[in-house]
Order: sequence, then structure tokens, then C-alpha cells
Amino acid sequence: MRIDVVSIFPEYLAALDLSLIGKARREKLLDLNVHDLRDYTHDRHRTVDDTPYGGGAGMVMKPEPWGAALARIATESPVSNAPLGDKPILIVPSPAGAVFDQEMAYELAEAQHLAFACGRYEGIDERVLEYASEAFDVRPVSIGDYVLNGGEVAVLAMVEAIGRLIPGVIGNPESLIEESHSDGLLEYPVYTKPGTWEGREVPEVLLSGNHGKIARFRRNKQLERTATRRPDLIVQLDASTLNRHDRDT
Ligand SMILES: COC(=O)COc1cccc(COC(=O)c2cn[nH]c2)c1
Repeated sequence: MRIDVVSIFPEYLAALDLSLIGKARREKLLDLNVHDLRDYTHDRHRTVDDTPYGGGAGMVMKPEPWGAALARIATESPVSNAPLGDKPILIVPSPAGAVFDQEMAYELAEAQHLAFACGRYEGIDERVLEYASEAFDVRPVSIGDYVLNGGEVAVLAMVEAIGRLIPGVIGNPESLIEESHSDGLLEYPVYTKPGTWEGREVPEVLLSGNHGKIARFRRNKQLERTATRRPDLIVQLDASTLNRHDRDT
């Protein structure tokens, strides 16, 4: 997968050189390119923003640098941008976007080419998204109902969530199976040695070796946690998921 990120703070994305994503880049599982938007300006001050038409506080990101940066990325795309061909996906982190979730992460992990546009200030001139939709499948995406100062933090979160789903990026693909949201429920509590710590014991059932009992314990913990912490997820579950622990007996 090729990933391009455009930002006025490219150093913000240095964290993507670390850990598993960094390893995936070194192993050529991910071709990640970070672009400085200011490299696509032509004035002495490398200006990227200006005052908003219609008035209001703050500044808006100018369209010209974005247009040049995105045109360059589209021409370098490994995905044919013929009208009938797949288009690269341009993700624009925004409080006004569709909510990013594990389902979207799996969908985006299938893409051959993802580009991320990091907005700052009050946002990017809307004409940029219209212009970009010729060469890209443009997706405003929110990572949550709060406002950040820019898209870079959202890109770090999304690249990690997407990157870890790409085959070969994490060592043991089994660990993707039982994690939170993989089956619509939150994950169960985990424990490791020592068996007693600060006077606190590991739940006895986990030491029993009885795999049926352990599976039921874990399932019940998942249901209990989801019901108390995320009741909104419970309503989305179908009966088979809720009753699955019965079949484990
Ligand atoms: C067309 O889209 C844009 O112009 C985006 O512009 C901006 C402006 C300020 C901040 C951000 C970063 O995204 C978030 O704050 C965000 C994402 N998820 N939850 C909060 C983006």
C-alpha cells in the first residue's frame, strides 16, 4: 500500500517511523510519503492561509498549494486514475466527517493508495475537495466528536489502525481476532504473572485449564463491559452475537 500525507507540520508524522509501522515501511509493506504543503507555495513567505470570504474569525487554507500537492500525488498514484478505474482515496480528517471505526479501518486496509490531507486553522478551501474529487475518492473522516488544531493527530491514529490490518505488519495475525470491536463487543480483561500482586489474585477460572469455562468467563466479561461502558454498541448487536456464549457451553 502507498500512503501519502500532506501537512504544514511534516515532522508531526515522524512517529510513523517508529514501531510496527516503521518496520512495515522498512520491509516495504507500506510505501509512506510525507509532503510539506509549503513546498507547493511560490511566494517568499511560503503562504498557505488567508482570511475567510464572508468574514469570521481565523484563517482558511489557500487552495493553490493544495491543488498542486494533490495533483502531484495523483500523477504518482499506483492506482490507475482512469475514469472507470479505481481512484486513490483521499481522507480529509475533519470534525465534520464520517466517523472512523474498525469497519472503516478494514475497508481502507484493502486500498492500494491512500492520501491524507491535514487541515489546519478553520479548514481547507472547499473548492479543493471538489477539485480533488476528479482524481480521488474524497472522504472527510472524523476520529471523534471533538476539535483538534489539525489533522495530523487523526492521521497518526488512522494510519496505525489501518496499517496494523495489512498482512505481515503485525507478527501474529491471531491477535487481530479477539480484539475490541472485532465482534461488536469490547474486549475482555487480561492478566499475566505474578498470580498474586498487591494482594490481588488472578480470577481462578483462568488458572483452571478448562477452556470452555474460560471462554464463557471471557464472553461474559465482554458483554458486561460493553453493557456498562458502551451501551450504544449493545443495541447494534444481533441476537446471535449476544447468545453466542451459550453455544460455547
Ligand atoms: C474539509 O475539511 C477540513 O477543512 C478539515 O479542516 C480541519 C480544521 C481544523 C482541524 C482539523 C482536524 O480534524 C479534527 O479536528 C478532527 C478530526 N476528527 N475529529 C476532529 C481539520
